[in-house]
Amino acid sequence: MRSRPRSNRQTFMPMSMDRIIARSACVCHFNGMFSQNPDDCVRKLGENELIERIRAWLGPVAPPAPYGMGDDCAVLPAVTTSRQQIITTDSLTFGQHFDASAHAHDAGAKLMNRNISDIAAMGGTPGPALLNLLFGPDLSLLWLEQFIAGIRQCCEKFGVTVVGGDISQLPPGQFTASVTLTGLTDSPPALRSTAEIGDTIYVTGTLGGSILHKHLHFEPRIKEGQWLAAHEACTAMMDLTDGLGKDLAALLPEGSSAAINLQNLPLSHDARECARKDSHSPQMHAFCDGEDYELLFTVARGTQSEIFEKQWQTRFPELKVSCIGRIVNAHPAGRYIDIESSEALPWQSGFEHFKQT
Ligand SMILES: Nc1ncnc2c1ncn2[C@@H]1O[C@H](COP(=O)(O)OP(=O)(O)OP(=O)(O)O)[C@@H](O)[C@H]1O
Ligand SMILES: Cc1ncc(C[n+]2csc(CCOP(=O)(O)O)c2C)c(N)n1
Ligand SMILES: [Mg+2]
Repeated sequence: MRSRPRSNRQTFMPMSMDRIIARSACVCHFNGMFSQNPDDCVRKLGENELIERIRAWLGPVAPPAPYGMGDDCAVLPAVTTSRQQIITTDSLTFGQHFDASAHAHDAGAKLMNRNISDIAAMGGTPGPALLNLLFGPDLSLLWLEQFIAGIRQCCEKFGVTVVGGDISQLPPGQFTASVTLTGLTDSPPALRSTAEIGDTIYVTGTLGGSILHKHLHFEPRIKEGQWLAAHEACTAMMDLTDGLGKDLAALLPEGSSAAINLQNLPLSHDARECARKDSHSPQMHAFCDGEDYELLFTVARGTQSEIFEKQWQTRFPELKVSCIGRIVNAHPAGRYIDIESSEALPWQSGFEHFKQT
């Protein structure tokens, strides 16, 4: 039988990456991100030569000016059809989104995939992007080349072009990068604000334990997002970056709560693995860890769930979809309640920047 939530509620706060790094310092192998070797430091090259290197490493995904790198602005094609333009930005910081145990290629892929995942969440097709890089003079050139190779691979896979960006200097030992990614949608973009009371709540894939692997190796759900945005039953959508505990609140209309069916939470293998290592449950990891980069969406009240799920299975046989609950009238017990016991879930938040733990 399923264990009921503990009555002495505790708010789970995911670990910050610096605490994770501090804990795992002894197992992190230095991967040469910052270098003492003057021949392998970005300071060896001036800004212009560095930009030329980046352009060369990006290869075919970096078109020339005026439609790409090299002028004050990049020129974008005019949008003359009924398609809508969308635009997003997300960053990646050393010590916050990856640590010294990550391979440079994976870090570059993560930066691009985080942005592509946002385009997926609106049902869009990704297009031209801007890349901003800020790093210390001791950043290894070899590391940067591999980071850019990770970006290039994602761009090739999803049809993204890097049409410009910026480079700026930080103190030694620091690295942050951000991408601004544009996209186009064929159907009206799927929004966060359009769910209604009575809608059911779905999630793709499995959740939890991302820190073990998935935060560096996830698949943006582009095809799935496009299919859902075009599906008449899909009422709202977003991607899951900070965990259900934080992100689900963004889908809930005023005056509503989410009744969650804990038995249907799709637990990842790594959620179970994390639970084996600490005192928390796999459900807690699935609800609060974040960085799942799955789609969270709602389906209109009155939709026959068997028919919707069958359509999904036919279209996406390799990716599971799970109905994890329903939007209900605001419940006195809290925003997230257990659908069976009507008690508040013990976890009411996910990953939150700037909040002290
Ligand atoms: N500095 C900012 N200036 C303007 N708008 C911002 C800023 N930071 C966030 N926003 C906007 O606030 C909304 C929520 O941002 P948030 O970063 O939480 O979403 P997200 O990018 O989907 O999630 P995550 O960053 O966790 O992947 C978005 O519409 C975003 O554009
Ligand atoms: C157990 C556990 N603790 C921490 C993390 C890390 N993490 C989770 S959400 C997030 C923010 C993502 O986007 P943004 O910075 O854009 O809000 C980060 C860096 C994890 N994956 N697992
Ligand atoms: Mg963001």
